[in-house]
Amino acid sequence: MTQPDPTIRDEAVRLRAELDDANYRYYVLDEPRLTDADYDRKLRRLQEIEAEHPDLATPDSPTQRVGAAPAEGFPEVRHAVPMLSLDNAFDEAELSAFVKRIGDRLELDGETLAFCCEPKLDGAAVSLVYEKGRLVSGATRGDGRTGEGITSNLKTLKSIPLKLRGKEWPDRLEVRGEVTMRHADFEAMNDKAREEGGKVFANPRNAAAGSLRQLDPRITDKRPLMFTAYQLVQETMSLANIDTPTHSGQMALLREWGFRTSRLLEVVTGSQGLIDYCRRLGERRDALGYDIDGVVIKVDDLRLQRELGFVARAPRWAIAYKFPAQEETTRLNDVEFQVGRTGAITPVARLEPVSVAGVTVSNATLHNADEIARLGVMIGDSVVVRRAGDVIPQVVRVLEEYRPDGAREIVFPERCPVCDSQIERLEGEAVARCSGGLYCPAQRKEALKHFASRRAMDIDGLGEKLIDALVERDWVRTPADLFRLEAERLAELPRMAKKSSDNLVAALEKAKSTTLPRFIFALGIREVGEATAANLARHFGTLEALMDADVEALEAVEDVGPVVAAHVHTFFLQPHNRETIEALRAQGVTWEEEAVAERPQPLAGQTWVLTGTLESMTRDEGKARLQALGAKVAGSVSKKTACLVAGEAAGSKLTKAEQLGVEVIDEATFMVRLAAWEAGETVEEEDET
Ligand SMILES: NC(=O)c1ccc[n+]([C@@H]2O[C@H](COP(=O)([O-])OP(=O)(O)OC[C@H]3O[C@@H](n4cnc5c(N)ncnc54)[C@H](O)[C@@H]3O)[C@@H](O)[C@H]2O)c1
Ligand SMILES: [Zn+2]
Repeated sequence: MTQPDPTIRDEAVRLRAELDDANYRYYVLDEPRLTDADYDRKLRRLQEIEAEHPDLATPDSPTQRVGAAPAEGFPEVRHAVPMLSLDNAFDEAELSAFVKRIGDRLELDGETLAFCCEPKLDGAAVSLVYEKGRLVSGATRGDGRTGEGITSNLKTLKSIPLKLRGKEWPDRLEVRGEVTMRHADFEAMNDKAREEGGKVFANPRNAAAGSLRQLDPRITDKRPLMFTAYQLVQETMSLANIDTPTHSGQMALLREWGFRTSRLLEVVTGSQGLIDYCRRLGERRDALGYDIDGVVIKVDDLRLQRELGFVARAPRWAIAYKFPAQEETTRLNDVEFQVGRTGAITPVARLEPVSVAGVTVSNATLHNADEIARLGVMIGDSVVVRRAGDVIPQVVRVLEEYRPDGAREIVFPERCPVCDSQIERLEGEAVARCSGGLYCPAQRKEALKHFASRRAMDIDGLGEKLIDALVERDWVRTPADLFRLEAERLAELPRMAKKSSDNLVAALEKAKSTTLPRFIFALGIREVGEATAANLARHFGTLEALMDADVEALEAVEDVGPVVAAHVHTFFLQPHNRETIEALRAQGVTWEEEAVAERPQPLAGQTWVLTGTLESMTRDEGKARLQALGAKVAGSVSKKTACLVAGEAAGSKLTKAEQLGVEVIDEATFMVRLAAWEAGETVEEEDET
């Protein structure tokens, strides 16, 4: 033992203060500032110092304690058997050392011992107490001796049995396990919170711990939490009932009693068995769909576990093999703006490359402008990056205390970085979008797929794969290019025989004669669906009139509100969109102008309702065609309803119409009448008698 010099003493004091603060933020606030990797490094360093200078160790050092004291607002629950932490192994050599240590202590060959291996789920530890098969109490780990009573919250988890299955359970038993959140559920919950301005969590662990410690169980109930059991606490039960002398045997019992346990649990032998398991699980880590931060290894024989016992904060019979951390700190060098296939603009963080969970990360998503504001991030900042599973790496928080002098604000562009079209961001929407639609190379494939689709230009035989191939070869950039394709050239494409090329050219020729509603719909203007396109066509009569309409004129159209009006207006303001339309006309695309005034409106003054599923058209299309005939189309049946069109599986609207004596027609009748009206014929309505 060496005499500690003052700088070491200072370091120990500083580390203790930092770790205490980190524990409070992590366990009480569920809002850590340090990354786990930084925390683990600091704790290791403190352990080293205390091992080398035992006189520097204090009984209240973070190396001696578990978690943090329970927070106020919850009843305190004393654990009959303390809930401990686990010692860590950071590499394979430390695993072998663990096996040797255990063997030495038990005076046997560690390499012959059976170990139970299971994923170390990264969530929040809880304890559940059952009496006579019923859940009576649930608590957090707290500081290991006393936890927070959160029984009502835990009762909202579907994976926690309120009543045990089977019969062979003892009168009183305690089950411990981890509450976690799957990546997909976590992302969905955060996306929703971002949209609604709610609380966004940095990672699933914080989300799980934070959700469990809500004062209102109704909030917990809305959170997608999952409980996985990992321990049956022996000391609290009448052992006479249970004859399973291994940990793995107890896990099988827990499954029978209705608990979820890890399907990846395995019993292996000796250090090579452990190392192989850890390697295999490490390879599967990214594909699991939930966070694990390592492997928990336990001596399987419970008698040997008892013989080994505990040290201050952890059992001797178990160890946690740690995987590389999923969050690391690095520098934000710049932000670039990417355009998605539907025009959404995503700010992408360019990072100082950093290894996160075993992969080098140099880009991460910043989602949108709101997220940048929420994070308060600037270029030059130190940021925490998280990479978990196959979710795109994300910037989860900023270490503001390290902000350099030259830090720059992130400026959202006004024009698309790919095509220079105006970027639109509507009030109340988080996402900004390029308005370049048909013109923007980033959106080309999607725009062409929409253009060619059945309800738009209806180009037979021009499927998604073919469009991908045409764009990738750069044969087609704009919709007008489609009409320049030649059969000979098309036949060069893989899986395109001469016959299908000829057919496609014929289909393109046929598609050139279209209708104004279809053409407007095909342009892919944001939020302009079939019905809106039909309304616009009917209202303005010609494309020119529509293109020249201002926002006010657009808002006068049936079913067009300020949002759609703004989208339409911005679309036609873009010179390249006008050029695209010109080019299509030059290729011979034509339609009949909608005769605005002259067209007969036999249904003027009538209100119609559509219900159930229609076979021959979408409900939107039915609505648009009725509106074109002058009808108003309503969402519910009333005495004023002139006629109800009842498709397949019509429900309450049909009943209501029958009660009110409203005329009801089926799809076949509807089709016949539509065709007649559209042809300008009069329709004989059924006699009321
Ligand atoms: N970022 C921070 O500021 C900060 C602060 C404190 C702690 N931490 C993190 O927490 C870790 C320490 O946490 P800890 O004291 O909970 O110990 P631990 O994470 O090292 O291990 C004990 C815990 O493992 C969990 N566990 C998961 N699967 C298990 C299984 N199959 N069997 C048994 N236990 C299982 C249990 O919840 C148990 O309480 C640190 O290594 C650090 O990564 C981070
Ligand atoms: Zn663009």
